[in-house]
Amino acid sequence: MKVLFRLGWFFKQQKKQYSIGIAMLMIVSLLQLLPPKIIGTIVDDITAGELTSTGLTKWLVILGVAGILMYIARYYWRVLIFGSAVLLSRTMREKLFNHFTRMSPSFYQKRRVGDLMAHATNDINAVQQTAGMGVLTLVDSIATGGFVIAVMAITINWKLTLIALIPIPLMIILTSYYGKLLQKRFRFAQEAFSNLNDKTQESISGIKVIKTFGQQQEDIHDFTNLSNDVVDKNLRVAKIDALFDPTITGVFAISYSLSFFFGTKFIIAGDMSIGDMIAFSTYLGLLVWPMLAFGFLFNIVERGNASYSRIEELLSVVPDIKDVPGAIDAKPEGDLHFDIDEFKFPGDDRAALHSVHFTLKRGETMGIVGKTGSGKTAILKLLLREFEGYKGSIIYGGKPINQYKQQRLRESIGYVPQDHFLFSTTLAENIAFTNPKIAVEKIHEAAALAHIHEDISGFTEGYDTIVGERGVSLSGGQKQRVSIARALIMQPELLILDDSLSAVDAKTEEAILESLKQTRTGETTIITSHRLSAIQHAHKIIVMYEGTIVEVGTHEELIDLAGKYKEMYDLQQLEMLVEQGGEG
Ligand SMILES: Nc1ncnc2c1ncn2[C@@H]1O[C@H](COP(=O)(O)OP(=O)(O)OP(=O)(O)O)[C@@H](O)[C@H]1O
Repeated sequence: MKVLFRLGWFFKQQKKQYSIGIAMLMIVSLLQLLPPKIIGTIVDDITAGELTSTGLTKWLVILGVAGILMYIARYYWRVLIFGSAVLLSRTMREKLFNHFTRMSPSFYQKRRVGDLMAHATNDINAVQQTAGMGVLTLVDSIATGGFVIAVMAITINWKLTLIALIPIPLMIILTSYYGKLLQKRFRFAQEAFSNLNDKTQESISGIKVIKTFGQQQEDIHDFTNLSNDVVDKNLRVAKIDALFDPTITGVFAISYSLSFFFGTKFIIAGDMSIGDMIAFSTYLGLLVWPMLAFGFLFNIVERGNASYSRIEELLSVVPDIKDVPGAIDAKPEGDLHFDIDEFKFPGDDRAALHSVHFTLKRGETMGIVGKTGSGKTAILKLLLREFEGYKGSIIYGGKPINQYKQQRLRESIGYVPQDHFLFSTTLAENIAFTNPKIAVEKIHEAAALAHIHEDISGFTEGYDTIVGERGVSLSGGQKQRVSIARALIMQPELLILDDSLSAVDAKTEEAILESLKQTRTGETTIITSHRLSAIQHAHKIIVMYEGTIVEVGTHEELIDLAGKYKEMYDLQQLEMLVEQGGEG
């Protein structure tokens, strides 16, 4: 029941709705008591030969009015209580989603997306159930159950009431036990279904790889196994589900038998009338739901409590990257001083960066090269403030980057990541992502700069073409260029291209770089690349090797140095020659 107190803040917020809803529930509980009593009285009047037509009409009118009132009250309690519970799930979902958006990459590195999704769906559902069904079962089991038992005991026969109730605890114990088993098995069934979902999604996304490697049969086999698992686990759920009905019917059959047996004795002894006996058995029927609700109640609140704890635990994670109090509310501009003595990724013992020191003057272009895993992206992640906890400092525009509001810092950086991501919406919306209200001409301008305008104009739907799962699939190079356009539209103070030209051909790469050179005079650019042609014209090139800078200079200086850069250059020249068939 703890969860009902923990949700106190919400019940307070919805005080009016819950108070009226519960009052309506009570009204239904009380009105339900009328029909059995009236039927019993009518039977007794008939037996005694005292039933008049006025008497009968009076009872029928009362029954009719009670029926209408119950109809109205039932409608309103549902709207008020279940409606409020839906509001709770909306509030919790929004809280969780806002929280997710504030979390830094290290948070997502530690958790599986599927798990986070489960919190946002299953756990929130369980809490919603507590605020809806939980409240209903609580009120119904206590109020309706209590009223019915009281009326049976007080107005009919307390001894018979006690006798009829003897088997009921058995039903509560059994249904509550089944409920627990059901929940456990249901969780396994859901997990199996979720595995099947993951498998289907992965197989569809990876269908090309599966076919290329001729693994269809194996894939079908895996799928069939998972599908069978779903069936097995659901069958186990169904087997428990099937126990509820016979148990309830069985227990109440014992209850009815006992009450008929002893009721008849009481009637013969003159302690009860036949009308009383009929009213009594109808009341007994009314007890089925409250007793069942009592069993359900514990399962619902237990599940709600566990889910609420899981959600609270997630919400209590403090974002590891926060704005400092009084953070600078302006976009950083100016020179960049990168002085990192050491940086380790969270949970990693090895230093991803050590002794990385460079200065990038405003308006300059810097290239970062180095073999894979040498720390190029790590430098960019620190610049973007995706990770902290390094030894050293990063000064941008005269202030450490952590002194700026994160929002302002991000607004001044246009980042094109290695693993570009496009949303399943139109190309225009993808490009105008940071400013959806921007003029169409600006979108076209950015696309032209990224040399994707012509490709887009060639699509039947042009800029309205939907990308991704619901639309056309773009080539790797096209996706990269759309991502570049998305960054360029911000006219960022600092543009970062993280190996963002790897999928375009050499000619397009040169054209894009030339446009950038012409339009971004006075603005800073950082380009990381495996292909040296992408950074050859940079004002400064740093060469990374195992997390540190091993060479710095312009292209010409580095060639003269005859070190790692020259080695890479010669190798790439050779590769080009081979590609061109040895001509040249
Ligand atoms: N989020 C992370 N958590 C832990 N280790 C990481 C993380 N990201 C990168 N690393 C590790 O840090 C090192 C530097 O990686 P980084 O991504 O900077 O290399 P890179 O030079 O950009 O490589 P590539 O050219 O392949 O993109 C690698 O050893 C990598 O395994």
